[in-house]
Amino acid sequence: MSTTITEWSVDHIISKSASSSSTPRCALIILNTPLPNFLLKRVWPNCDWRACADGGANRLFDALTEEERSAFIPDLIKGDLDSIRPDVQSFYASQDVRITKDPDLYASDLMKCIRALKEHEQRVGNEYNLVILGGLSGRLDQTIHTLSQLHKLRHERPRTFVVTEDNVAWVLDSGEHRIKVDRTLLGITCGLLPVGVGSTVLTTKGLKWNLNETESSFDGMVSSSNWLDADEIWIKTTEPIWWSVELRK
Ligand SMILES: Nc1ncnc2c1ncn2[C@@H]1O[C@H](COP(=O)(O)OP(=O)(O)OP(=O)(O)O)[C@@H](O)[C@H]1O
Ligand SMILES: Cc1ncc(C[n+]2csc(CCO)c2C)c(N)n1
Repeated sequence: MSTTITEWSVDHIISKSASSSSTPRCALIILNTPLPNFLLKRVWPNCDWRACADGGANRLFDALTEEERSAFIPDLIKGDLDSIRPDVQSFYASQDVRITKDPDLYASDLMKCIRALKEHEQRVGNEYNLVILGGLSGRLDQTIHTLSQLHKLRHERPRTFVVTEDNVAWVLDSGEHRIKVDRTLLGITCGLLPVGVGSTVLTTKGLKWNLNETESSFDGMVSSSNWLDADEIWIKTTEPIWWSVELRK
């Protein structure tokens, strides 16, 4: 019986050059966490649909100069709208951006934007890779919420990535994975993080500190500050884990 290996690359998300017609297209959700100009400019052109989760609109606005701003207009701003600044809201309203207030007190602004993406995909009959900009730093409750969202999306929307100033990270579901590494885009440091599971058994190739049927858990070993040691990394995990790689600036 042949095993299924899930293939991964992040070139289509953060590449510096124009993407070809064969690369998967992305949808973008900008969260209310630090957003450097360089990162926005790397990710934005790779996306066909872009949303700001409430105060994420402030981050988009502030990341750009006045001259740049009108070239980076999102498709949607959605959330409870308690964080977007009035000047930012009126600028994007003047650019005809759809601004949707959703006061649901049982869903985060991130969840509201993910729902909106699903509705958009149903309308256009397309499925995108999802790139979430931010959400891994700042408030611990929000950060853990981001980790939980991707963990729960692993079957329905497995190609969901979180990109921050320092990392690109995503969930590897139980099974085998091959990750193509472009060292011009990524730094050397990586982590295999047993978040949201009791424990997992890991085997790896291509890392400085490889694992061989090694148990990993919060209560035991966590492979942080590991190093990429090849252009292709192979990981086998018995449970879903978070995989993170340092982003080269
Ligand atoms: N400090 C933070 N750390 C990590 N993620 C954050 C942080 N602040 C906001 N986010 C993310 O950005 C989204 C939009 O945040 P915003 O500040 O506009 O709203 P919020 O009222 O704090 O969040 P929510 O309404 O979702 O609880 C949040 O849903 C969350 O995913
Ligand atoms: C058990 C439980 N804990 C927290 C909240 C609060 N909450 C979760 S998402 C959200 C919206 C924030 O914009 C709010 C207020 C809840 N409803 N249920």
